[in-house]
Amino acid sequence: MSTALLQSESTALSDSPSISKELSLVLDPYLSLTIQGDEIRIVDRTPGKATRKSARSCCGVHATTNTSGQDISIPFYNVLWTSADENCLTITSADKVKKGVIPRTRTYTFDPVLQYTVKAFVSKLLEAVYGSAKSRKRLKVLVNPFGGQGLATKIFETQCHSIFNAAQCELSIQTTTYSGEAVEIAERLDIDAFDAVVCCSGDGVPHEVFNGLAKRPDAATALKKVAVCQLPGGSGNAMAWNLTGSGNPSEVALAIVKSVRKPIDLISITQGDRRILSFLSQSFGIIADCDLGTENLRWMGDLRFTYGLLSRIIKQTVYPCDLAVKVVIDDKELIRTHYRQGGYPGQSAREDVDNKNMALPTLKFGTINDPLPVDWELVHHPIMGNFYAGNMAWVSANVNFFPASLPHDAMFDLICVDGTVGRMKALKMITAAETGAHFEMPHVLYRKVVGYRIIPHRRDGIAEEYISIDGERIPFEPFQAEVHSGLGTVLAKGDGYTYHAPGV
Ligand SMILES: Nc1ncnc2c1ncn2[C@@H]1O[C@H](COP(=O)(O)OP(=O)(O)OP(=O)(O)O)[C@@H](O)[C@H]1O
Repeated sequence: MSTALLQSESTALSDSPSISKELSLVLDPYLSLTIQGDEIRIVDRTPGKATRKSARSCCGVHATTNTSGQDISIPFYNVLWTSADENCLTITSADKVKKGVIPRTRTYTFDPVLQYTVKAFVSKLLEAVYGSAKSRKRLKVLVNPFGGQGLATKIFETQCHSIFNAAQCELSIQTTTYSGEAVEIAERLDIDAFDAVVCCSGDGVPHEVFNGLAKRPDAATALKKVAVCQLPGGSGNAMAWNLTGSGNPSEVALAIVKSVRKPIDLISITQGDRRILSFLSQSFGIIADCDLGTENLRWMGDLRFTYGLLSRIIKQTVYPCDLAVKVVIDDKELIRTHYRQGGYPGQSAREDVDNKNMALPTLKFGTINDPLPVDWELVHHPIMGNFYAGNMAWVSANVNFFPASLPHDAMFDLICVDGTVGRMKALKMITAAETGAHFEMPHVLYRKVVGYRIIPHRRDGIAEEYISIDGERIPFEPFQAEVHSGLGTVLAKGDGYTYHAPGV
């Protein structure tokens, strides 16, 4: 059998930008590689293992898998890199192990006369495995050493670093040394030098990065150019779950390597004279109270939130406020239709930030200090229990609080529930929120909105009151929110563009 590059159809190698047809490379009578469908199939019937071992060392690559006598298929998604020199072809893939994925390199030798054919095959394979995703991404990695249980540094080094290296990403790794440093890093970032800022942290550091980018004079340009993403290294890793469907650091690293840039709606919050951006959620009432008001119970670990919820539900705690909301859809059936259509086609166009040095968009509804927009009505809510606005579905690893949320529909979701709803109903809602089933509950007011103003009221005898933006505490003062269509950029896994959560 002669060694040759075979194609099942007479397509020239350079014909198509992606491999849609079968393409085979026969390296010797025992070894062939075929690009087929969305995977690479390697048929290796080489007798004995000695040849293969010496082949591996020729490239200085340590292969952890001996492919002799094995036929294997590697999905394109898992192929991190491939290259060839004059007589050696290597394929590095992220292989599934018990806990996530690890990079493995497989090496195959060939007769040097084949090198140009092999190199052509390699370049076709690289095209196929990255598709529309950028290869060799340039990543600014920020590691919060205090994220979660203080394990972010270890998580990055043991589970993520090798995936990025194997995918030939350009890395600039920085450990944050104080709270708020990520804001400064993003504010001063060379936005032409990086494709993304990768936060190995909880949701606090991505919040800081969005806000650092927002502080720049060229904020809108920077938010468009630089994607923000997360390696799950904190206690709340909502961003990773929503955009990749995983909370496993190595799997998320692989997703970042293979992800495509996508726009995401961001929400401006004005309070006093400040304007900040929110990418995840805003809460007032029971959620903010449990999240931020149970710091004294940190010794309880994850249970502190549940304990906080139960104790407040039993007391039927209310959080009075005045609220004006600019609602777009308030009917659950219509929200479902909107979700299933993926938003309103044409209505979610990214605000124009193509020009260089574009600043943050102006606020259509003004700030909290401006008169209320004429068509907004401020309504007193003496028995508000849960005011929760969100722009992502998962608010934590197992709570799909905003199941109808879409990343880029120029709206965000608002849930309001009375504090006097009844203890059993409130308890059922907690369980239902794990899957998003609370969406159906009649006492859960679920609306798609573009903005709101909320004026929280202090309660007699309560020393500390809380408002949370993306899990971070802001002063207990009135604030106003307004969505910006596609102002931010993220790296999201998959061809479509919904969050990786059960929808409605
Ligand atoms: N070196 C540091 N020292 C102290 N704080 C830091 C440091 N680096 C980052 N931070 C702060 O830690 C906060 C929480 O970070 P992050 O969200 O990454 O972790 P987390 O464990 O999910 O957080 P938490 O449970 O406290 O909300 C952020 O507000 C960030 O400013």
